[in-house]
Amino acid sequence: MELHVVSHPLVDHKLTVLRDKNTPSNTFRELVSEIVMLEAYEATRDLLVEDVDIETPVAPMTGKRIAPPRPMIVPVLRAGLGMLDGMMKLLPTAEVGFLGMKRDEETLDIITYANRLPDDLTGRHVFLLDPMLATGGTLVAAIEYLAERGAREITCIDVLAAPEGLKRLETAVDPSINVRVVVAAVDEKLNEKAYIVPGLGDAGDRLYGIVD
Ligand SMILES: O=P(O)(O)OC[C@H]1O[C@H](OP(=O)(O)OP(=O)(O)O)[C@H](O)[C@@H]1O
Ligand SMILES: O=c1cc[nH]c(=O)[nH]1
Ligand SMILES: [Mg+2]
Repeated sequence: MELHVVSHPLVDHKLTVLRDKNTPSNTFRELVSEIVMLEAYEATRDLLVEDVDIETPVAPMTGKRIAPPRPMIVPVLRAGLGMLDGMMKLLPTAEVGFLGMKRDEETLDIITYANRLPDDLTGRHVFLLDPMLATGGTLVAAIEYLAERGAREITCIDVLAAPEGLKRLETAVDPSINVRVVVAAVDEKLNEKAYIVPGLGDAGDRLYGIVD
């Protein structure tokens, strides 16, 4: 597993406002979208390109374009949905699949309640979106789900990660799967309720309100 922590003054500034408990939901949503765009610049660095012949108004030339097959963006509902708009702005030709997963806050078991993905992901570069990598349970389950469908190139874009979750990812994921993790920051630890410290609280609740 390859870890990339995006270190940039814009990301650091936006992240501080995002973490602040007094930041309202509308600002929180905008910041998540802006942060994912900055992260996406790094996260898409390995995308394969191919040559394409075009003509500018001045002369013919050979340019580059993203090579087929189309990349796949997969937000993990709910909180990952907050990252979808920003990611699609940078990768407008990608396809989008959905995975609904929820962490049982008592047992920390992962409940998969929805999926809308192609059966065959062979050869596709998948960008998995979820702002929080806490214990890593959700991300490991999501990666296994994608790998069962043939995905071998998986880039996870998270806003925050805990060291415990990164360690779990490192040991739990099949090494034949090429997993990259791009985060805006790695925080200190998890608390007794498996929340990231200092973190930003429950990302889904801050984006969309408290449902349960
Ligand atoms: O690394 P883990 O310990 O598995 O925790 C991280 C997961 O928890 C949050 O989702 P949550 O279960 O709260 O669902 P939600 O997005 O619907 O709020 C978050 O968006 C991750 O998916
Ligand atoms: O800190 C955390 C941990 C899991 N899920 C969240 O939304 N926040
Ligand atoms: Mg939540």
